[in-house]
Amino acid sequence: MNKSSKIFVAGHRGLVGSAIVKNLKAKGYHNLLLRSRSELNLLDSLSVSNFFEVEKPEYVFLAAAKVGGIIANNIYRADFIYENLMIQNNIIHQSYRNNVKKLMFLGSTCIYPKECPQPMKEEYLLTDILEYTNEPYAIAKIAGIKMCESYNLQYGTNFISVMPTNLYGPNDNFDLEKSHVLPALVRKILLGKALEASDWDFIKNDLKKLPIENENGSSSENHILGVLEKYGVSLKNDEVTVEIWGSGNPRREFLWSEDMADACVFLMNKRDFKDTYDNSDKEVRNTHINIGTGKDISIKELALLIKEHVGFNGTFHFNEDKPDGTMVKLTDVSKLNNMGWKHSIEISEGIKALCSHYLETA
Ligand SMILES: NC(=O)C1=CN([C@@H]2O[C@H](COP(=O)(O)OP(=O)(O)OC[C@H]3O[C@@H](n4cnc5c(N)ncnc54)[C@H](OP(=O)(O)O)[C@@H]3O)[C@@H](O)[C@H]2O)C=CC1
Ligand SMILES: C[C@H]1O[C@H](OP(=O)(O)OP(=O)(O)OC[C@H]2O[C@@H](n3cnc4c(=O)[nH]c(N)nc43)[C@H](O)[C@@H]2O)[C@@H](O)[C@@H](O)C1=O
Repeated sequence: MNKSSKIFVAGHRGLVGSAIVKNLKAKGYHNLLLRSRSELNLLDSLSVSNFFEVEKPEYVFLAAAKVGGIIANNIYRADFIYENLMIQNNIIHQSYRNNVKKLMFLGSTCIYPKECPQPMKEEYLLTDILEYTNEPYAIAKIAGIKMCESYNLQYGTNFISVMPTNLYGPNDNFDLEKSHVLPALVRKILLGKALEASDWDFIKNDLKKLPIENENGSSSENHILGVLEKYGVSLKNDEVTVEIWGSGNPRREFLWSEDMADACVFLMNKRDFKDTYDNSDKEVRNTHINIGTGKDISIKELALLIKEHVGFNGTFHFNEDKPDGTMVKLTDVSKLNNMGWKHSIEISEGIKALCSHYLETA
């Protein structure tokens, strides 16, 4: 990319898209093409086709997707497979038709088998069955990788795929039912701390963002306690308890979204499809690359780190009626590290930054 290249960032208001825009602008890329969902619905093939024909982007970051945590993936299974396939099919196909110079497709490490050898290398793709809770989403992401590979092989395009680990950062989704674990735990533990301190102003302000069933318009403390309990923050015998889904034993690897964006821009400039396989390969597979830190932590350890940072004194209830999902998914990031990129924000620093971000934007 050069500084005046026309770059389409699809999903620019999201966690990763907004970080990619920030990274590109900071590096002097000034010809960015951005469209909100109301301006361009990426599910609508005709609108996407018209957009590409008129705008002719040169580079595309495909960071738009239907995204959510373990329960959202498990419940809205049809939406996750349909919307992700549609968005990526529309953008990848139009990028081919309109001679986009390079496209980056963002997948996810949930493409790897449920019981994958650890750490997960790129070549472990499609070697065993997937985790059930996010199988429809993972299948869409695998289709995205294969679509990029297939267009490259048949039509000579230059579409690359990156597989990020679990991400978090500014513009994260803090919805307590649909979000990923890190923003959910930050919010629940901050609410738990506020409840300990009887900080009703903080709690009432925070709850304005929840879809509360408030039939009688009541804002009494009892009503609020009922709402908090529904979302996993409860007060009993003067002790506050925060609910953690599952056993607390699953391990996850977390990457700060601005590091993720930096890796994307780095790879967009450094990696072409032709670099991803050997010319002697009869079968071209596993051309994607992992993005992560190569370090993981259990959900229980994560909750304890947040608890310590926030100064919450209550207890955790591990609700094993909620799914654990994959028990361990640590990425092998040696390919990326060997290319010269490494993450900069460790989890303890990232937790502090995410808490500050939440409090500033709450
Ligand atoms: N968050 C994570 O932990 C991980 C994310 N990823 C992948 O990274 C990518 C970015 O995810 P993330 O930033 O977290 O997701 P977000 O949900 O934060 O952002 C997704 C963006 O896509 C947009 N979008 C979704 N559907 C449409 C549509 N029909 N038309 C137009 N825009 C649409 C959203 O618009 P709007 O703002 O209007 O909703 C939003 O801006 C995705 O491919 C995701 O699968 C991979 C691994 C982990
Ligand atoms: C990025 C990745 O994200 C999803 O997979 P996931 O890693 O399982 O997602 P998660 O962040 O929601 O959960 C991680 C772990 O944490 C536990 N957990 C505890 N307490 C809360 C909690 O309060 N909320 C959530 N969401 N999880 C909780 C939860 O039970 C699980 O054991 C994919 O569907 C797919 O979208 C994908 O690719």
